[in-house]
Amino acid sequence: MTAAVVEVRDLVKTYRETNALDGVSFTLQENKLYGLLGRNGAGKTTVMSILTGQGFETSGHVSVFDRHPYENQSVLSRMCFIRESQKYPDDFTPGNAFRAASMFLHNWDGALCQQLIKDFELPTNRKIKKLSRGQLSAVGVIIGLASRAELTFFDEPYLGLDAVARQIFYDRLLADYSKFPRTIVLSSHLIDEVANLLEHVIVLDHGQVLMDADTDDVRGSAFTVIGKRGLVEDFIAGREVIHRDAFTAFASVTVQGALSDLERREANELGLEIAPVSLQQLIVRRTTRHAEDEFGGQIKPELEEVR
Ligand SMILES: Nc1ncnc2c1ncn2[C@@H]1O[C@H](COP(=O)(O)OP(=O)(O)OP(=O)(O)O)[C@@H](O)[C@H]1O
Repeated sequence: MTAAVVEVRDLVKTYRETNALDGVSFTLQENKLYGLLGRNGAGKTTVMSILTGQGFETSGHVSVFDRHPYENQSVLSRMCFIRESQKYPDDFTPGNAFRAASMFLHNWDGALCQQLIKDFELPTNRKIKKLSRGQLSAVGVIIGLASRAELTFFDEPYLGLDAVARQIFYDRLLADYSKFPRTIVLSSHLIDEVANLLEHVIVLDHGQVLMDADTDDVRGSAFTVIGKRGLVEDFIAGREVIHRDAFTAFASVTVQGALSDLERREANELGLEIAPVSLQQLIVRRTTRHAEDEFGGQIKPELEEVR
């Protein structure tokens, strides 16, 4: 049986005029790889800041390793928070940053750190403030991976990393996680890119939890029917529609639920195409629909990326 590493109940964070978190509840289990997803301003960084003791909730319950993390060294030493806006002392080199991290993080793996320095071709003696944006991100990614912390948060760690470097990050993350299971939370806008890594997704929207489910369940929870408009509409009658693209003669409609073998055969006989829905499409569609519901249908369904 897995144990809960993080418990969040009815978490509220209010900044003067903004409700950044508005009653958020979820649990993170040990040894699981989570995606914390959502549009800009959804509240992802705010949650991670509170869980890593860098911020304080307005109300609600937060526990990490059964304790409140704020100024709690016994909790903080078991976790690592990698964020894009990480500040380092002015004269620090990556080498200095890695040495400092190795002193603070007691599961630190020096050999893995050296391997990752090579993988990312990182100049370790150059001042951090002189590094390119991608190299700066690599410093964070290396610390996050080599920390082997029991609980690691990566808040959009890839900014500036090119496609090759991002792939190196995903590959090393998965390989090391398989050998040394731990709880990892990855916040990302590049949902399709990270979808295959994630075992469970939590989607925030306007400070609320919109989705909290295992990735496989999410993927199997909807499908798209494409074909002649009348046939599509008849076929999906009675199902909950998540998204609809209708043209004069054709329609592409994404609906909630799964299809039986019989229904699949029926669709085939009618000449309808049944397409799976990617995690990104599903999240974009749910997020857009949530916004429509909240704002009384004032928002057009736009298929923009979640960011
Ligand atoms: N220090 C602050 N003062 C006032 N408002 C804040 C502060 N920090 C965050 N907010 C607001 O709280 C909300 C949630 O912000 P947060 O940074 O948690 O979102 P996010 O999901 O991480 O967004 P992004 O994907 O753009 O990084 C936003 O509306 C943001 O403007």
